[in-house]
Amino acid sequence: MNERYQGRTWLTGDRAGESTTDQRLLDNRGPSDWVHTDPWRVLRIQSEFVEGFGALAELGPAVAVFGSARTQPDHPTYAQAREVGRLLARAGFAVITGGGPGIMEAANRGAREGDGTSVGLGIELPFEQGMNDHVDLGVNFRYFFARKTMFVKYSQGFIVMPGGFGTFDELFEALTLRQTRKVTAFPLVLLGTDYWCGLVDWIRDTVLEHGAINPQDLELLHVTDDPVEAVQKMVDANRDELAAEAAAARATADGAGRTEDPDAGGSIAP
Ligand SMILES: C/C(=C\CNc1ncnc2c1ncn2[C@@H]1O[C@H](COP(=O)(O)O)[C@@H](O)[C@H]1O)CO
Repeated sequence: MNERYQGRTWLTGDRAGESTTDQRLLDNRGPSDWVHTDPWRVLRIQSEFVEGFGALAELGPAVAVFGSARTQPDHPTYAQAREVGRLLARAGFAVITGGGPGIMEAANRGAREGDGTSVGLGIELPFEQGMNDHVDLGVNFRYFFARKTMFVKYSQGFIVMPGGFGTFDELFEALTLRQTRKVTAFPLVLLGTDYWCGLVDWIRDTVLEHGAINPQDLELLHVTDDPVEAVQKMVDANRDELAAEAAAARATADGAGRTEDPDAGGSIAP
């Protein structure tokens, strides 16, 4: 009976008779379908994590802004997201979005206007439109789960604006991570009381009533209409990180003989 190891996998019978990985590698006229199999896919997934970690490692304090890809530039929510991006940047945060249109574009635009770092974590979609024009640091992902890890790992809080299923997915992922204490001290702000009150009421009146969450879980969400209040929540939860980042920026500027912007690093003055 045929039997052999393939890496750490033990094969017997017909499976052991199949060509080995290095045979396939060295035989340039051999079958090529193996490159589309799951074991190979793992390397591609791994490369997304490696690239994401590499690109974002030195980002500094950051806040992710989520919301609808469909919001048009003439909609009041677009202007509000732009203001959020600008205030976050002025407070010393990098702004991370999905890099797409709508609210993402508005927040990236505001971040750039506030002289902050504007980050886009794009996703390959069948109807993809590419990265918006206001992204300074963009990383594109094939896999939602790799991209989601980057949002959570490199953000110190989320501001969630009106949106659809994609936005709900991002909100509930963060909410679950907070509830299960996989992330701590991670403020979650819902901006837009009219838009979000139906959901928050349902969570309180139905989900809590049903016993599916604890009363203290409700405290994980903060709802407001005020961009300044939303950004202040992020500042309050991240004072030490912002101060350290501002000190590092001052040291770099001093070294280069420049004077650092006194507004940067923890202030949210308009
Ligand atoms: C639908 C359209 C473009 C899609 N392009 C996207 N690019 C990047 N990120 C996206 C895109 N669409 C959704 N997302 C992510 O989900 C959230 C928005 O989803 P929603 O269903 O629109 O609320 C957003 O925060 C992104 O992270 C062009 O019309």
